[in-house]
Amino acid sequence: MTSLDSTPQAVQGAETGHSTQPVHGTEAAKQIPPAAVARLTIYLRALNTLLSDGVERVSSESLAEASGVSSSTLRKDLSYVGSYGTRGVGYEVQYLSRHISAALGLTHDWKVAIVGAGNLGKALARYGGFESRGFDVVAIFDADQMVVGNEVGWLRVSDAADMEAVLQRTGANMVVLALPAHVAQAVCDRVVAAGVHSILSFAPVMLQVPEGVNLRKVDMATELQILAYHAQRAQTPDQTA
Ligand SMILES: NC(=O)c1ccc[n+]([C@@H]2O[C@H](COP(=O)([O-])OP(=O)(O)OC[C@H]3O[C@@H](n4cnc5c(N)ncnc54)[C@H](O)[C@@H]3O)[C@@H](O)[C@H]2O)c1
Repeated sequence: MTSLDSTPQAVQGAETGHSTQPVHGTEAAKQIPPAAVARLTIYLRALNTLLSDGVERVSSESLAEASGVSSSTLRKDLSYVGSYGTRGVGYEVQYLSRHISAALGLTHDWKVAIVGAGNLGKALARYGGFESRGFDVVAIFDADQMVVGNEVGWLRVSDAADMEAVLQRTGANMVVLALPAHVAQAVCDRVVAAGVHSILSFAPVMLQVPEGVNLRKVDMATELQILAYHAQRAQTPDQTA
């Protein structure tokens, strides 16, 4: 239930609460503040880079610096997953990586289906970086019969009319909505009724989901507006000085 391709910008969005709808559901979501969840994904990425470089231990200062946060923020965030490290010794990289992955639910087998095979849906389906982070894109749907059957990456676009059957057959447990706003709620309802309770929506519309369904909304336009606001403030001389 978190933005998994978290950049420092995404973390700012999570902190300001502008880019997300409320998160319902999982234990982790109830216990760890959303901004901390977003930062945990950044620590995980930094830890995995250290792992691939063969680094076995890391100090909180080094991990904090690699993640772009203060040491105290890092320590507080890691306390949510119950991992404190050892004074003077630091954190064991592999252990901490596994621990954060488990807390974020990344040890599960996530199978992602994309609904909408337009510009965005196709770009997401072709992106090769999800699999290495534990997300297997297993299906892509569209309602346009001119698009159904087309190849996108190694997938073939399925007919949205068959969505329930294909979701079941592929075992998809996450759905990405890359659809026009006016159809998003109806499709979202079908996805929920089909038993998929983790949904990431790019559609520029507020969606309603029942309790127990995790819904995240990606809104790049809002993020750009926030950036514009900060850029403008940085250019405006401080009137109070
Ligand atoms: N949040 C963001 O940052 C962000 C960025 C880009 C686009 N978007 C939004 O993402 C959505 C997709 O954008 P796009 O550029 O790919 O649009 P697009 O028009 O290229 O693609 C939309 C696709 O959805 C399909 N579709 C329509 N109704 C459908 C249905 N009921 N079931 C299945 N498929 C259906 C269409 O046939 C089309 O192929 C839009 O709502 C857009 O506003 C959001």
